[in-house]
Amino acid sequence: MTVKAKICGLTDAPTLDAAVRAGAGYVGFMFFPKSPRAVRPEQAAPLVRSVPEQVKSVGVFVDPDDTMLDRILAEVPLDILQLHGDEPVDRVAEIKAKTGLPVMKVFKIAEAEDFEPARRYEQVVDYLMFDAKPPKESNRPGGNAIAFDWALLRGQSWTKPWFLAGGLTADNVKGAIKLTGAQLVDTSSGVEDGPGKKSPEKIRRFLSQLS
Ligand SMILES: O=C(O)c1ccccc1N[C@@H]1O[C@H](COP(=O)(O)O)[C@@H](O)[C@H]1O
Repeated sequence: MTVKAKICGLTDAPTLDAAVRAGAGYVGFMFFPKSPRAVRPEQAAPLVRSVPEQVKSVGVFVDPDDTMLDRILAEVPLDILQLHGDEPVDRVAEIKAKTGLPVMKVFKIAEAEDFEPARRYEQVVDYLMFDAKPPKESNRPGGNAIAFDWALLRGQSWTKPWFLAGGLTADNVKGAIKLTGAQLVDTSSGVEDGPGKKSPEKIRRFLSQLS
């Protein structure tokens, strides 16, 4: 199976186009206001509407309440919801039932025991994502360009498709795939020239490493 990538934190048509044309399987839009990659619903809506059917549009949320989900989903036709906060398993199930959309729950990893909570969510979610634990001083739970010790994933098996995330770049993604066996990878900071400034060239380079 070919490894598929999600290019996350897209904010404009040229970089979305670069990701789609270079073969991204998933594109991500950030609905966390403190993120340098945050998009407003009216900004995201035309971008998501332009995405071809075979590419899935993922909305990234951090502990969203129902009002926020209702407001954004009324405007933006997302395919998948990525939950990157501290959402308990029953809230994840509630969001999935309420929206009717596939959900991806993110687990922040620094040591082996950080995988344990994922076992409680496996039956509820459609996708898992493993990202690095954010540094204490960060004001966001993801998008920190930090990788965790990928060797921690060795020997683990999961009943749902899972993404490897955190600090992936064109220079390290091949090694990360080889070490972990990931079939799905995700990047945001690694294809930027600065926080929130996606680079079409870096997106193309990243995706070229997967074929
Ligand atoms: O990018 C952000 O600002 C962000 C904010 C809040 C939650 C998640 C966020 N980013 C996601 O984190 C992973 C890994 O990012 P990176 O490649 O290490 O920059 C990815 O899914 C980002 O979209």
